[in-house]
Amino acid sequence: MYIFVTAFLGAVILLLFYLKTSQKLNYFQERNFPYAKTSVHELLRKMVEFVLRLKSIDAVVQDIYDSGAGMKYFGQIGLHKNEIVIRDPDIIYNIMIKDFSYFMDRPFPVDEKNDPLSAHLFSLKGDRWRGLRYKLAPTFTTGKLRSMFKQLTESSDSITNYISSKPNTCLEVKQLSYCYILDVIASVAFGMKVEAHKYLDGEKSEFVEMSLRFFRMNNMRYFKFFMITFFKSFSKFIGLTLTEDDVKAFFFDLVKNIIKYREETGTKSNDFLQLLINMKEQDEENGGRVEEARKEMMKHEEEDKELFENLDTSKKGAQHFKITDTHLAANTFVFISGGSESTSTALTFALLEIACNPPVQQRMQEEIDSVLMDQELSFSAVNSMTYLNQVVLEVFRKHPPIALLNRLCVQDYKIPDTDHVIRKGDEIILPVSSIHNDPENFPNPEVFDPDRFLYPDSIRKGTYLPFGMGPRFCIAMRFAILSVKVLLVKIFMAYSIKISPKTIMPIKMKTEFFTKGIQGGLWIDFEARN
Ligand code: HEM
Repeated sequence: MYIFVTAFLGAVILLLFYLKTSQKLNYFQERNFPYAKTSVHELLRKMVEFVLRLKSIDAVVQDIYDSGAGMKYFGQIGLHKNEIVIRDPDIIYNIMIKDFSYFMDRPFPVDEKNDPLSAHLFSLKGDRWRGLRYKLAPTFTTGKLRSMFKQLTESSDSITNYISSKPNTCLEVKQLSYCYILDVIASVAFGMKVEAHKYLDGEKSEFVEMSLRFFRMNNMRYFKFFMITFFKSFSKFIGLTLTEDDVKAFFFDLVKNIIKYREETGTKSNDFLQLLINMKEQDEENGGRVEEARKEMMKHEEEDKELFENLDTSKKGAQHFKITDTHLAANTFVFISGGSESTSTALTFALLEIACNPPVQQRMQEEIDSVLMDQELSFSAVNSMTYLNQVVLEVFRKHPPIALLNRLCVQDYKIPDTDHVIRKGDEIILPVSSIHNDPENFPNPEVFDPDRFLYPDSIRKGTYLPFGMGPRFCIAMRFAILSVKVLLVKIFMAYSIKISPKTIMPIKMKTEFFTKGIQGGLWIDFEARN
C-alpha cells in the first residue's frame, strides 16, 4: 500500500513538473534574450540529480556555465525559476559596481515576522540594506583588525597546542579549522571564550553543536529546502524556515542574555556586539540617523576607503535605520553562520594545496622564518608576508568557498550596446567557481600557482570574485583573510604537513548542497619542525 501511494504521488509530481516545464521552455526565446537550449528530459535529469544530491555545488555551477558556452550572458530555464547567468567579466563588473543600483538585492527571502533571524545584512533589501551596511561598515577597519589580532593569535595557539598534544596522529583539518574560526568569531563577536577544539575530544559544547547544525544537512532539512525552493509562497504561508527553531532560539537567547547582562551591570566589552549595542543606544537618542555613522567613517576614510566606497546613503529611505535587539541577534548570528563555514573551507583547501605542493610549503616557511627572525608575530608582520598573501589569494581562486553569487534585478536594465533587457524581478547568477577556473581567465587553472598573484592589480576585473565585488562585497573580507593567514603562519612556524594516507586521493567533493567539503575529510600528518 505504502509503495503504491508513494509511486502514485511520484507520478503526479512528475506529471505536474512535465506540464509546468514544457510550457516555459520558450520563455527566453519569446523575450528575445539569448538562452541555453534545454528540454524537459534535461530538466528531469537535473531534478533527479537535485533530489538525490548526486553532484557537488562546483559541478552544478560548472554545468550551468558550460550550458552557455560561447555566450557572454544567457537565460537558463531552471527547475523552479528562470535565471540569467553572466559569464562575461565586463558585464559582471557593470552589474556589481557601475550599475549596482539596478542589482543591489539578493533574491533571498527576509521574513522578519516568522524568522526574525533573517533580518540581517546578507538578506536585507533596498534602502534597509543600505542603511544597515553603512552603519556596520566600520566593523572591520584596520584599527579594529589590529585590536582583534590578539584574539586571533590566542585561538590559533589553542589549535597548535591541540596538534602538539596529539603526537603521531593525523588530524581531520576541516573540523580543526572550524573549531579555530568558531573560537575567533565567538570572541570577536561576543567576547566569549569557546575553546571549540575540546568538542573534538568529546567535551559537550552547545555553542559548537548549534553552530554546526546551521549547515548540517539531514534529510529533514533537505526536505524543507526542497519545499522552500519549489513552493516558496506555500512555505512562507505555513511559516516553514530552514533553520531549526531550537537553533534560532539558542542564538537569539544567547545574544539577548548577554545584552541584558551588560545593560544591568554596565559592563562594556571590546567586541562586535558592543558596537551594535552602542549604535542601538545612539539610535534611541537620534531616531536611527544613519548620518551619525558618517562621523565614525570619517575617522577611517583614508586607510579604509574600500569599506565605504560606493555606499550611497543619499536615498531618503536609507537615512534612517533604527537598530533593535532583533537586529543585534540577527547580525551577530549571520557573522557566526556566514563566517565559520566559509573560512574553515578556505583553510581546508589551503592546507590541501600546501600539502600537495612541497615547494610552495618550503617557500612559505622560509618567508615566515625570515620575517619572524627579528620580530614577534604581529598584524604588520603578517601583512608583510607577500608570498603568504599570494598563496592565500590563489587558494581563493582555485577553491572559492562560495561557488556562485546571486543578484536580483530591481529595475529594468538594458545591457550596454545590445537590445537585451534584464527585467525587474529577474534573478542573476554569477558562476564564481567556473569563472575562476576558466582557462580564458586563468591559464592552466588546475595548477596551483601563487605566482599568478605576484601583481594582484593585474588580474582582470570581474574574473576574481571570492568575496564578491562592489558595495555589497563581503563586509568581513579583510578579517576572514587575516584569520586564514594567522592560523597558517602559526601552523607553518611549528610544523610541516603531508597528506595522510587516510585521505581519499584524488579528492572527491561532497555533494551537500550548501557547503563545500571533501568526501571522507582531509586528513593531514603534522610533523614538528626542528
Ligand atoms: C573565507 C571566508 C569568507 C568568504 C569566502 C566570504 C565570501 C562572501 C561572499 C562571496 C559574499 C557575497 C558578496 C557579494 O554578493 O558580492 C559575502 C557576504 C557577506 N559576508 Fe562573507 N565571506 C567570508 C567570511 C565572512 C566572515 C568571517 C563574516 C563575518 C564575520 C562574513 C560576513 C558576511 C556578510 C555579513 C555578508 C553580506 C554583506 C552584504 O550583503 O552587505 N563573511 N561573503
